[in-house]
Amino acid sequence: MGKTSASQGPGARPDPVRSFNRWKKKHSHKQSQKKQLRKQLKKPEWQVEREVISRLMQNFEKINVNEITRFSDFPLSKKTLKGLQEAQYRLVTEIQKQTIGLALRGKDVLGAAKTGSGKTLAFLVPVLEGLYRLQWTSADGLGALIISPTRELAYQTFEVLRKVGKNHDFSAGLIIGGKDLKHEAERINNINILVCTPGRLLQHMDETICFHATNLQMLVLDEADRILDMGFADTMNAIIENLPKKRQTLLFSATQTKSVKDLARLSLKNPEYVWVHEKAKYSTPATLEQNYIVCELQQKISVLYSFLRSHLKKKSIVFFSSCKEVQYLYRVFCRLRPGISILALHGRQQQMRRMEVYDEFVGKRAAVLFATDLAARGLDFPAVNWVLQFDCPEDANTYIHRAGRTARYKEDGEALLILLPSEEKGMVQQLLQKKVPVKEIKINPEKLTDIQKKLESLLAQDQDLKERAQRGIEPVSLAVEAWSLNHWTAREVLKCFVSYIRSVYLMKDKEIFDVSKLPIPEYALSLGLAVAPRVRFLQRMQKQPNKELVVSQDNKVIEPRTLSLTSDEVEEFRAYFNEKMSILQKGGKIPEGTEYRLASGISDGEEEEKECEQEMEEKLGKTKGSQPQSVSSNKEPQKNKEVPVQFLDRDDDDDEEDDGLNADFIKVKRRNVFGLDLKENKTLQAPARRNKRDNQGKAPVSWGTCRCTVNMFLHPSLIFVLILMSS
Ligand SMILES: Nc1ncnc2c1ncn2[C@@H]1O[C@H](COP(=O)(O)OP(=O)(O)OP(=O)(O)O)[C@@H](O)[C@H]1O
Repeated sequence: MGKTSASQGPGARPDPVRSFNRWKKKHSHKQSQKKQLRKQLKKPEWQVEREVISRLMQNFEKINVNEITRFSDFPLSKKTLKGLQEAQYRLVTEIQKQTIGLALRGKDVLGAAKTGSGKTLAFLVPVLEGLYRLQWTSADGLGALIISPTRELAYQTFEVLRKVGKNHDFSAGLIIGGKDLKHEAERINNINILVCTPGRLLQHMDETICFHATNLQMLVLDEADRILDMGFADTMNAIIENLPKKRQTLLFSATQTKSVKDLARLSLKNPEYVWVHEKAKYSTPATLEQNYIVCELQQKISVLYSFLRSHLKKKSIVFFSSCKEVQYLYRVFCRLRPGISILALHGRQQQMRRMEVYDEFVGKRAAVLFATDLAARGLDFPAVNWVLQFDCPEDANTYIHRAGRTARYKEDGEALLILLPSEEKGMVQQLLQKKVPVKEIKINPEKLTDIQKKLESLLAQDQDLKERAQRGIEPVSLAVEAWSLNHWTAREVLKCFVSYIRSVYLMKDKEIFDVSKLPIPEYALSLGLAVAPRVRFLQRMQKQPNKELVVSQDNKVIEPRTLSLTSDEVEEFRAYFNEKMSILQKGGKIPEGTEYRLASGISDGEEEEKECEQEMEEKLGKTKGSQPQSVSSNKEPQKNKEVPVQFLDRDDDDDEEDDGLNADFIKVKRRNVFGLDLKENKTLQAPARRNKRDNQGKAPVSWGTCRCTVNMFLHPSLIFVLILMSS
């Protein structure tokens, strides 16, 4: 029978015929593999890639969300997977798991998830894959547009894109304002993925002739609620109108507000709604411990000082309601030396300074960042232990965003909210309604250091230094410093004082924020002022209690224009200061007893009030963003620039504002793409922007039709070019 010797026993010899057949089969398989490989190698790169892409695309429909735990479970390109792995991203978060698959299939997506849950990658991965799938090249122009509300957030998104997309051949750019427009305009045309803020983007759409978005494939609106909150509804209308209708849109937000729903309804087509934490018990991360304390306004600075003293090894962010508070308290705390590095981030800094501060804070192990709400949304500062809300946020959503700067991506974090007795009931109620679990804790009086005396003595030291200089005990250079310092202190403390009161006054929710309940004289003393300055707008308000506040399109309170302010005292002080400065600079002596009495002479300066007004509009954002022409008219000439401050870093005094405010250039089209209520801007209609360039006689180049040709000639050396427009 045909039994081989091999099957007959262990010692039997193998059947040579069978072995040969097996070898032959293996050999021919190898040969065919080699042949296929040789064939593959002969194919141009783009064709091989196209085959890979079509294999990946076949798997899109098979994506089963329940089986996804890692990025590699998605049918993603090797380039993206490599980028993710190199950046240490392996496991997916819930929002990534639920949205990436939908976005890969080309759906419009509205994604909402808690802060710190990884929304950035949830849109960056589909953006990279979307363009990869189309074999996009630099010659194809702008393929994806990512719009962020603030420069900081755009910068951060750009950095993540750089990391994750570094193996792709696309060019990416960051356009965020605060930079030379011409410099950006020269490069903008070569960008495939553009990360930008709305104001600057619209400016380029208006002014940069070679810039067009006719070939755009994907639009991403990150922090959509914030974009609208900042008054960019008009700007967004104009931008969207200039984008092709046939595109994929992804919209992400940490909070679900009515305006986000409006935006989604009108800018997305048959979107898939992904709200991963909709059914969650709490709307903040489970790893976030949240408490609040109630204390009097005049105690707050001491509470802050004591907090910092007891968290010297931690990384904390302290949120204030205005730039002026940040500026003054930052400088004061630097001089108080609590024993930890202090940094300040606010909208009045120059853009480069803001980026430096951001990088510096990211790089520090222990530090405290004094910030306005500029830093509240979307910014990802790694390893922040504490978020302290020094001033009550305007609403629960702002609270959630601020607190969300800690406890990010599975890390622990703590949030502490300081409330005034008058704010407690309303705010706590709002937070609980929004499913934010806050508990009250009490201040340990033994651990509370009263800083008021220290603050007073600090200011008195300045006064002393000034007087010594006047008597000629100190050299003139020191005298100049003393005058500068004294002048600075006078101005800054006043601005801080007025701007805080104004911030409370402008808050929409009058059940929480009642300016008439503020202990104003005590607050003034706590800031180091000897007496409380008069606050004229309050006095006027008291005289006209029934005067109605104007409510903007987004239901925010705007102070009526009639409340413009004057101050003889500030003018008097300025004249006095300038006169003394010129005497000192000429080497002369100042007669004794002529010094300006800071505390007694100060009132609510017009200049300070106007600057504060400007600042508050930054906070309200929308008034400026949506009323571009009023921005330029509101801008006060910076009188303080005349003051020869010699040793203070004037960087922080720059009136550089956030993109949302720097909007005097914005020319807005009226068509209301989002259908949002824009009634109040009717008078501000700008001449219609040129529509899609071709109306201007400049024919848009349609790369779409010649993509194949482009790919045919695509040389491998045409590799990844990243243009950091800001550097
Ligand atoms: N899959 C992942 N694996 C590891 N870390 C991740 C992953 N996804 C995101 N992260 C990290 O989690 C942090 C938060 O991510 P991201 O900034 O995208 O959150 P977010 O949801 O946009 O937050 P916010 O609403 O506050 O803007 C970042 O530090 C990011 O690097």
